[in-house]
Amino acid sequence: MSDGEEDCSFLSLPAAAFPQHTALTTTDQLETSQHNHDQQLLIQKVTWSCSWTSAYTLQEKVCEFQARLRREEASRCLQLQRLQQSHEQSPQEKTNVIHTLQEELHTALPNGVRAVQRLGEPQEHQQHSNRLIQEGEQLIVALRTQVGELEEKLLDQNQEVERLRSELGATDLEKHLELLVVENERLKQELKACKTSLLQEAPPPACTTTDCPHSQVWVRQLEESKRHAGEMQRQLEESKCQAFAAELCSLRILRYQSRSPAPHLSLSSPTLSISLSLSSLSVQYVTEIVEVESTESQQAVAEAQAKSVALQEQLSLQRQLLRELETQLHDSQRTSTQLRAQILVYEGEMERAQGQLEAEMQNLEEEKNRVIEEAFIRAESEMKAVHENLAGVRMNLLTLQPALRTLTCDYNCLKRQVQDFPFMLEKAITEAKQEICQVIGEVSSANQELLRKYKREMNLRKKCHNELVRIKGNIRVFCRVRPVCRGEHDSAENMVSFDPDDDALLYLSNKVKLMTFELDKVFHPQATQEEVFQEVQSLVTSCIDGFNVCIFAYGQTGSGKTYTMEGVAKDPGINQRALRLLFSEVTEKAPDWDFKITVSMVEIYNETLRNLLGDIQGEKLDIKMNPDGSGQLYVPGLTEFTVQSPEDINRVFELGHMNRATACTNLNEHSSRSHALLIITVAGVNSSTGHRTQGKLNLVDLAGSERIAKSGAEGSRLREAQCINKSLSALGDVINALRSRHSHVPFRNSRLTYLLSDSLSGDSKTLMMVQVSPLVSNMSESVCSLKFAQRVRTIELGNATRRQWENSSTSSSPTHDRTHSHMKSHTRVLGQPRPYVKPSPDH
Ligand SMILES: Nc1ncnc2c1ncn2[C@@H]1O[C@H](COP(=O)(O)OP(=O)(O)OP(=O)(O)O)[C@@H](O)[C@H]1O
Repeated sequence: MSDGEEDCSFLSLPAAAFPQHTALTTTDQLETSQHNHDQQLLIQKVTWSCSWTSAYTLQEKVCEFQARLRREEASRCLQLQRLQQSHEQSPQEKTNVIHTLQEELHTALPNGVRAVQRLGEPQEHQQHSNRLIQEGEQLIVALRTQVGELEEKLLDQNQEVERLRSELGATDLEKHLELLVVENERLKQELKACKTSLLQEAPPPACTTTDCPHSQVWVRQLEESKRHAGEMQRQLEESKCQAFAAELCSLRILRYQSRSPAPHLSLSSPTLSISLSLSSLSVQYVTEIVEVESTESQQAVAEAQAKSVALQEQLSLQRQLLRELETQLHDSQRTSTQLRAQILVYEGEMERAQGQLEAEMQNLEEEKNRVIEEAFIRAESEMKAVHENLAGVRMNLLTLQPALRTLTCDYNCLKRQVQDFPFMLEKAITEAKQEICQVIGEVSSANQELLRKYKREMNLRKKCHNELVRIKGNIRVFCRVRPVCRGEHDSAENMVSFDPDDDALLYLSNKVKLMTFELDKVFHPQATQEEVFQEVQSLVTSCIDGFNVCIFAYGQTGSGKTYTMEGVAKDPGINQRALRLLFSEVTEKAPDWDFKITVSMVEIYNETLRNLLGDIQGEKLDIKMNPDGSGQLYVPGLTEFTVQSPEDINRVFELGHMNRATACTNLNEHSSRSHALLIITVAGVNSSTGHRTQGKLNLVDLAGSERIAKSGAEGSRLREAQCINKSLSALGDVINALRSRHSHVPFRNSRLTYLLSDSLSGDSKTLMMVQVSPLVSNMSESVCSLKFAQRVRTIELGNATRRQWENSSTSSSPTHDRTHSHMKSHTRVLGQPRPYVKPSPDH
C-alpha cells in the first residue's frame, strides 16, 4: 500500500455520500483563497448529510484528490531532479528554475497539508455527526471551533515543515547542487583549457598520469564525490534509523493507548516520529477510541496524527534526497569513469604528440648540424679567399702608397694652379683679345686689299674675256650631231666622225669622198645639254654687260634644233638655262645693280609674226618704225613678261608652249615650219653711280632647212617651204652682206632678219648652232647645213667691245669702259608698245 492510500484509508466513508460534490475535481478549487469558503461549504454539506453513505463518497473523492496531488508533487520533484542534473543550463537559470519549483512546492505543500487536514475534517465531522444527529445544532458550533483550532495547528505544522525542510532537505540539496554545478563548470573550463593548450602547444609537455594536475584534480573530485556519497549514505542510514525509531515510538504509543485510553494523552515531543504504519489502523478502532476519549485526548491524537503526517513527509523527502544522492553518486562515478577514460585518451595523445615532437626535434637537430657544417665549410672557403684578397690588397696598398704620395703632390700642385687659374685666365683672355683685335685689324686691311685686287682682277678677266671673244670673232659657229634615235635603223658610224685631238673638226664621208668641216666647236652625239650650255653661257652673261646676243639653231628637220634650244622637261635646253643663269647673275649683283629681266616670245610662220605670251592666242604682230624719229624699230602689242622669280621662268615657257600648241593643230609639223624666238631683255641701273645698261638675248629655233625639191611639197606646204627658204636665204644674204661689208645689208628681206637686225649688227654677238643628223639618208642636207655654217663663221661683224651704253659720264660700266652706243634703251611695261632698234644701214 502506498503513502497516499495509507493516508486516506482511515477515511473509508461510504460512496455517493455527496452527489452534488462532483464539481470538486480540480486542484484550483482547493486553493488557499477558496479555503474558508470550501470549509463552510463542506460543513454545510456535512450538516445537511445525515447518512454514512455520503461520508464514504466524500472519502473516495478525497483519496482521489490526494493521489492526484502526490502525482503532481512527484512529477515536480522529477522535474526538479532533471533540472538539477542538467549541466547544459547556466547556474543562474538552474537556480531560477529551482526557486520557481520550490515556490510551487511551498505553495503545494500547505495545500496538501490542508487537504490532508480537510480529509481529517470529514472524519471529525463524521465522528461528531453521529452525535450531532442526536444532539442537534450545538455540536455544529463545537465542530466549527475545533475546525478553527485545527486550522491554527495546521499553520503551525506548516511552519514546522518549512523549518525542517530548510534545515534538512532542500537547503543542503541546493547547496550541494550549486557546489556540483560550480565544480562541473570548473571542470569544463579546465578541460577546455587543457584542449586548447594541447592544440596550441603541440607537442604537449611530457607528463605522466600522476604528474598531470588535471588528473589529480579529477582524482580529488572523484574522492570527494565518494566521500560525499558516503556522507549521503550515512545521512540515509540516520534517516532510516530515525524512521525506525519513530515507528517504534508510534507502536509504543499505540500500545499505551490500547492499554490505558486516558483522556489526556501527552504527545509533546517535537522530535517524535510517527511510523507510516499508523495509518494502517482501522477506522473502526479510531471510532471506538474517539467515543471513549475526552476532548483533550482527541485533540492530542489529532496533533500526533498531524505530526505523524509531517514526519511522513519528511521521511519521504529524506528518501527522495537519498535517491537523488544515489543518483548523483552514480553520476559522479560515471563521470569519474568517463574522466579516467578521457585522461587515458589524453595521455595517449600526449604520448603520440611527444613522440612526434621528439622525432621532429631529432630531424631539426640533424638539419641544424648539417646546415652548420655546410656553413662552416663555406665560411672557411670564403675566409680563405678573403685572406688571399687581403694579402693582395696589402700588396697593392704598399705599391699604391708611393703613387698616392705622387698624386697628392700633383693634386696640391694642380690645386695651386686652379687657384691661380682665374687670374691667369683673365690675363690670357685680355692678351688674346688684344691679339685678336690686332689680327682682326690686319685681316680686315688685308681683306680690303684682297677685295680691291679681286675686283681689279675681275675687271681684267672680263676685259680679257671680251678681247678673246673679239679675237674669236662676233659670229661663232658650233655644230651638234644628234644621236641615232630609237627606231632609226640607219647608222651614222660611217658617215660622221670626229677628230679626237681637235673638237672643232667634223668629218663627213660618203662612198666617194671624205669631207672635213672646221667649226668653232663640235659636239658629238653623247654631249649633254649641260656641256652645250657651258660653251654658250659666256655669251649669255655678256647680255648683262649690255651686249646684244643672238643664238639660233639651224639645220634640217629632225636634226635636233628644238631639243638643243628648248630641251625636254627633265633636261631643259639653252632657253631655260640661259634665263635661269641671267636671273641668278642679276640676283648676285643686287643691291649694287638693279636689274630687270623681261621676256617676249614670238613665232614667224609664213612671214607672219605672232605673239605667244599675249592674252589673244595667235595674235598677229607687225614690226614698225618708231614714230619718235629715232629710227628704231618696235613691235606694237608685243607682250613682255617680267621675270622676278624662278617660278616665273617656268610660267613663261608653259604659257608660250601652250599658246603655240593651241594655235596649231599639229604642233610637231607646225614647229618644223615656223621660227620660234625667245627675246630676253636685261636692263640694269647702278644704284650708286646711276649708270644704265641694257642687253638683249635672242634665242631662235629656226624652221627646217630642207630643200623644196627633196621634200616634194605642194600647196600650202609648198608655200610654207618657200617662206622658210626665203627667210633662211635672207639670213644668208644678211650674213653675206655683213661679211662682204656691203653698204647695204638686206635686213628687210624677211621678218626674221628684220626682227634680228639689232642682234646681227656690228657690235652684237652671234652664235649659230648647226644641227646635224647622223643618218646617211640626211647626208646631203647635213653637208648643205655644214657648208652654210662654215660661210657664216668667216663673217666679221665688227668690234664686239662696242656695246649699248647710255650714261655720258666718264665712269665705266660694271665690266667695261664706256664706248659708243648705237642703241637707245627701249624698255617698256608689259603689253605696251615698245620701240624697236633699227640697225644702222652703215653696218
Ligand atoms: N642631242 C640629242 N640627244 C637626244 N635626242 C635628240 C638629240 N637631238 C635631237 N634628239 C631627238 O631627235 C628628234 C628630233 O629632234 P628635234 O625635234 O629637236 O628636231 P628639230 O630639228 O627641231 O625638228 P623640226 O625642224 O621638225 O622642229 C627628237 O625626238 C629629239 O628628242
